[in-house]
Amino acid sequence: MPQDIDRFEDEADSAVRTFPKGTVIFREGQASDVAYVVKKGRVSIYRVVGNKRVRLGERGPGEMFGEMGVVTAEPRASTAEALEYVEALACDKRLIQTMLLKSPRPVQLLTGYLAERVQALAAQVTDRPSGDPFLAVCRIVHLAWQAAGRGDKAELDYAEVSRTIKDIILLSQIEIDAIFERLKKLHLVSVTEVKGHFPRTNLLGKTKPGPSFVKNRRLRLPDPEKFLAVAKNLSRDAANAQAVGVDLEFCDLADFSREAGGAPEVILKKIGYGEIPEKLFFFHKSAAREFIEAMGQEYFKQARRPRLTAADLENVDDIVSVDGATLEEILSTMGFHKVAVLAAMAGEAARDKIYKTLSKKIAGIVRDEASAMAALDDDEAAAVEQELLDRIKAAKGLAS
Ligand SMILES: Nc1ncnc2c1ncn2[C@@H]1O[C@@H]2COP(=O)(O)O[C@H]2[C@H]1O
Repeated sequence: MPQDIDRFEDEADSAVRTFPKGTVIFREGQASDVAYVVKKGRVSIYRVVGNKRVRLGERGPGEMFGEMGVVTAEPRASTAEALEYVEALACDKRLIQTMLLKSPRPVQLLTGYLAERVQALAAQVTDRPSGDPFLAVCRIVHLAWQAAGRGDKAELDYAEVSRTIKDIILLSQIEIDAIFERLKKLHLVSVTEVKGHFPRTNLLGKTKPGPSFVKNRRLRLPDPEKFLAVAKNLSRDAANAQAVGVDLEFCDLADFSREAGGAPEVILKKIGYGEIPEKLFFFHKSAAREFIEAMGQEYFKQARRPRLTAADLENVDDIVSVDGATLEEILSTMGFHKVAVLAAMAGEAARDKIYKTLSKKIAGIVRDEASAMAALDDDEAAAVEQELLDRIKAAKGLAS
């Protein structure tokens, strides 16, 4: 409908705005002062619910978005993001209202009615029954406190309460931490840190306690009788609702693994192997600084590969962690061809280890055979790799 754009463009208060790909044009909850007509590119309309993006729709050339907030004077019901480079005409609230006022009264009524209906529908896209994560967290903490007993020594385990909260209302650890931080500042909860120490090995091989880190936290409710009443008052306060709002689009390792359906250890390995793009991961800045300071920069210069257990062996590349004697014993009984297949499929470090484990002469034969292989037969390679792993697992010399 390009002629519709022209009509808006003719009006004095509309102006072309450009948004690079990925720009959030406006966020849910923000004040609505302009509507946009897309000239170029596509815009995604979505809500963030329980750390997931729920797509409501897309807008392309000739289509309008952000009109509902302008018509109903309510805050933005959803977020708009440029899916590609976008050029859009920003139409001032007054312009839309003037145009509406020029239209017949039934059309005005119908427009307002339809906008309210769509807003109400968008609001139903939620998995947070209370719509107020702050109060929901307080309710769970209060229940957990009551279940823990009322004695002077009653305490809650921070990690355990966080897990319970996440099971019930699908918040991320970052959001839960932000809520507890706020409760702490208001003296509604007290948090004590349980410290642990990283082991540090000196030049003589002796292990001593190294820098400390926070192993766990314990929670207490100083005034359990008043806790919920105060929390309810706070959540009623609109300013507080702003203050407890945190960016829902971040998730921690536990959330990521839950969403992806893989155990956190596997996700960590995949990050280590570069199988998950590193740009997906963020550090909490002040916590990261604290950790770096505690450990000292030397700690980060080298990664100590933990000794693998049998269960950790996944592919031929893991043989870099297998002791030389075990590997030598196994390779010597597998035959040149199979060892050549392993060398051909292995990464550089594992291939070097194979050649170093063999005698010079045999390494030469295997190397020739491996480089003569035009293409690896996938089935054969998988079978040989499995045989190697099974043999290593069965052999002694590997922690289990
Ligand atoms: N279900 C939907 N499909 C497409 N667009 C929508 C949908 N719900 C809301 N929008 C648009 O997204 C905008 C969000 O800000 P507004 O509420 O001002 O106006 C809204 C509409 O323009």
